[in-house]
Amino acid sequence: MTVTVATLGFPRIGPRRELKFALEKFWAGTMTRMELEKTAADLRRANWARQDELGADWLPSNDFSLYDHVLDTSVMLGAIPARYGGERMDPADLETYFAMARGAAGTGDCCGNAPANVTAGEMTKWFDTNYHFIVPEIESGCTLRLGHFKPLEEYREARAQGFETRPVLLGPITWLSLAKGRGVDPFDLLDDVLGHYATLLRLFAQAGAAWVQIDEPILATDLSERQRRAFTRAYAKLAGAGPKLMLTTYFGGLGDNLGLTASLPVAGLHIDLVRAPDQLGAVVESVPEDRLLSLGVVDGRNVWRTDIASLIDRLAPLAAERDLVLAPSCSLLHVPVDLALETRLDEEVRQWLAFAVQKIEELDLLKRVLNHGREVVPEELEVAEKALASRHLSARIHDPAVGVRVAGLTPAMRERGASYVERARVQADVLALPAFPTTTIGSFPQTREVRKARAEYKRGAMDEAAYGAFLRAETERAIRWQEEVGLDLLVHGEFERNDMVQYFGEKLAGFAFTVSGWVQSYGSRCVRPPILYGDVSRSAPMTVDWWRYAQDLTDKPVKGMLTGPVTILNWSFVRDDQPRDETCRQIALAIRDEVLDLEGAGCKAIQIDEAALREGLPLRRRDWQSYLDWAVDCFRLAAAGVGNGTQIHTHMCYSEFNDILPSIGKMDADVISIETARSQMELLEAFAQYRYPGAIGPGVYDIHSARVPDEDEMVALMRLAQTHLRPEQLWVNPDCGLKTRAWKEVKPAIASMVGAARKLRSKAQVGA
Ligand SMILES: CN1c2c(nc(N)[nH]c2=O)NC[C@@H]1CNc1ccc(C(=O)N[C@@H](CCC(=O)N[C@@H](CCC(=O)N[C@@H](CCC(=O)O)C(=O)O)C(=O)O)C(=O)O)cc1
Ligand SMILES: N[C@@H](CCS)C(=O)O
Ligand SMILES: [Zn+2]
Repeated sequence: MTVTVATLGFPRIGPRRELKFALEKFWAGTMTRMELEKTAADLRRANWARQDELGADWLPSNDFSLYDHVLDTSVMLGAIPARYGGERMDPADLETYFAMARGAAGTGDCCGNAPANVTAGEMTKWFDTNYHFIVPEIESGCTLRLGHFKPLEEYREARAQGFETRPVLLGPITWLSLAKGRGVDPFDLLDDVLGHYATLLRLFAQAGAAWVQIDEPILATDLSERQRRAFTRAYAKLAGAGPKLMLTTYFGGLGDNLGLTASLPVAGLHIDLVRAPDQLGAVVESVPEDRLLSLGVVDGRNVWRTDIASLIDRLAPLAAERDLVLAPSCSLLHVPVDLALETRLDEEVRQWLAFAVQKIEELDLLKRVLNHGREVVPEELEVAEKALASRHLSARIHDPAVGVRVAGLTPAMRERGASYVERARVQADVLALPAFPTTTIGSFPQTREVRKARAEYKRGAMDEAAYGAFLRAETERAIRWQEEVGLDLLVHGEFERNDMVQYFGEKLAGFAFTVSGWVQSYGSRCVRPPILYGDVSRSAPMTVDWWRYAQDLTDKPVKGMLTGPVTILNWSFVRDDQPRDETCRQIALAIRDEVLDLEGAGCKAIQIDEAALREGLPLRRRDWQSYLDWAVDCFRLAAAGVGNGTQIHTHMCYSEFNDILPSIGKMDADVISIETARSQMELLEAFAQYRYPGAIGPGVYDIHSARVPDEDEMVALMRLAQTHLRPEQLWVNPDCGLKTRAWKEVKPAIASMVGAARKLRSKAQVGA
């Protein structure tokens, strides 16, 4: 029996974010399409070579994407909405592709070379990760066609370089499940979609591919009867169409979908044994013996070293009986590329970690032991075991004071002093804001100058005094401009922050941070999640000085700006040696201290961003409530210490939370700002139905697009909002922070937004 190693996908941004820089140059017009494609091809070549060298036997192709693999699939199938030119468009056209991803501010009509002035496709979270995909849009009457053969091209490209790969396709049922139908149920197009997949698979067989990896992570979620029937129909059709299929599931166990999955006539099945270690026995029993099993035993979602010794004990009996493929639990897209690039990591913490490259090394080690016995790699095994033991025994992960504080928590600490209605009355007097108050979500453009100054400061080329003076000047400029443009509740601009989570991670005890640990968030945007390895505490105020500095510059109120405990947890690589809720309570206490210090300094409105609360929702509904209960409790613990006159704001971006509104209500925030611009205020209907009591700022400006919306567009969106909510509930704001935008976009957009609010106010008065 033989054990082999597969990777299901490798980070596509490159070890030094080469793709990010190339894309941004291309968009800025300083790089040609050929140069961009060369960078992309170089990255693919390097990734194949690297994985091959590291010992992977099954290399993926088509795991690369210029922006997003879900968008690639939509374009491949010709699901191009009419606003980008629809069926008239060539799916291989890069202008159209990027217009769908980012919107376009062009003047063309989409049929010529210049793109039209169009909004981007809706963007949302990929399952429970911090990766965002472009939601497939299927319009009524649209005819799908196989128009772009990128998967085939990349397979051939690898082959020409001597790499035999297993191409990766996003499975048809997951694609359809993630799609939004406009006047049509996406599943009505099932047979068309299957026809195109079958054609593609035949082409793969002709090109020489023996296997195709077909990703169906939707199998780790609750499925409707329609989805289940679609699976049966789909794989009956696709299994015989060409190459063998490795049906790949991840982000959780198969649970009640196991019977269905086992019945599908595919040649191989990949399962996630990190999120669902206990499913192995049931899978082995249910799945026919001739099926090749691929076991996701190394965590593709976290950065800790694998417990190799336990895995050997667990897998050896099975490996003696049947061929096995060992793999990361999911694509390595969600972890940084290479630990070797970390020049500043503390040595003790470093030995506890494995990034994408090291994870393939771990798999290779496991493979060698299972194929040839422990004797062939004794030193490597000893190093792995020592490193693991060092983490478990380290004094650095425990802080008794934190344990005492968490043990002393009381329910009263999670309660505000009065109901929302009473608080709103007091806050109206304290803040004295107009109707339809305007504000922004916190960050202003992180311009090249801001990033450059920080990079120089970090390198030691700028001293602390000069860097501080630079940041103060930026902040002052932002305050002056906000006064001029007429915003009501101001922000300091977050210029001092590299990232809203990383910034706090760097200030709190219990976190380590990387220099090159980038992970793609969307398109060219990356994040460097902090590594939460030990008990969390705050030793000194983290944001008060910046707030005070900004507030001293103006008579208008300035919001205090914090990242909430659940978001810090969900956007960090979190320790796996204690339950997440326990870790979250530690963070909540640290944020609570900060909230109280801000209030003590005189801050009247404090925003605690919980942008990631929704994405942390377990994929299975039966697990939701317990997550929501502790997540909401942690938010309340962070927020509820303040007096009734202090207005607590929260913000959530890219959230689909119709189905969790009772929990959003229980957070008991005074004001919540949410994404809605790309989805035409769809979400507000649910808020209205639920009779959400508090104030809401539905985003009227899609900040992820370079396109500048005009005043009338924003007035129209707010009018839509008013069909769902009472005017006194409504705030006017963008749908997220403005850090990714340029001032030349922000200034006119916010001026229009303030103009829109004024129009609404005057109309409201006329109406009265
Ligand atoms: C709100 N969002 C966030 C998510 N997750 C987070 N952890 N943070 C978020 O804000 N998830 C959901 C959304 C996703 N949205 C975004 C939006 C924007 C970005 C983004 O802009 N990322 C930046 C990197 C940010 C950062 O950490 N910057 C550092 C380092 C800057 C840098 O690259 N420096 C260069 C030198 C620069 C120079 O000399 O000019 C270097 O080090 O080489 C900083 O500012 O200090 C990005 O560039 O992608 C991400 C998610
Ligand atoms: N305050 C943050 C929230 C982003 S989700 C910002 O404005 O960037
Ligand atoms: Zn946001």
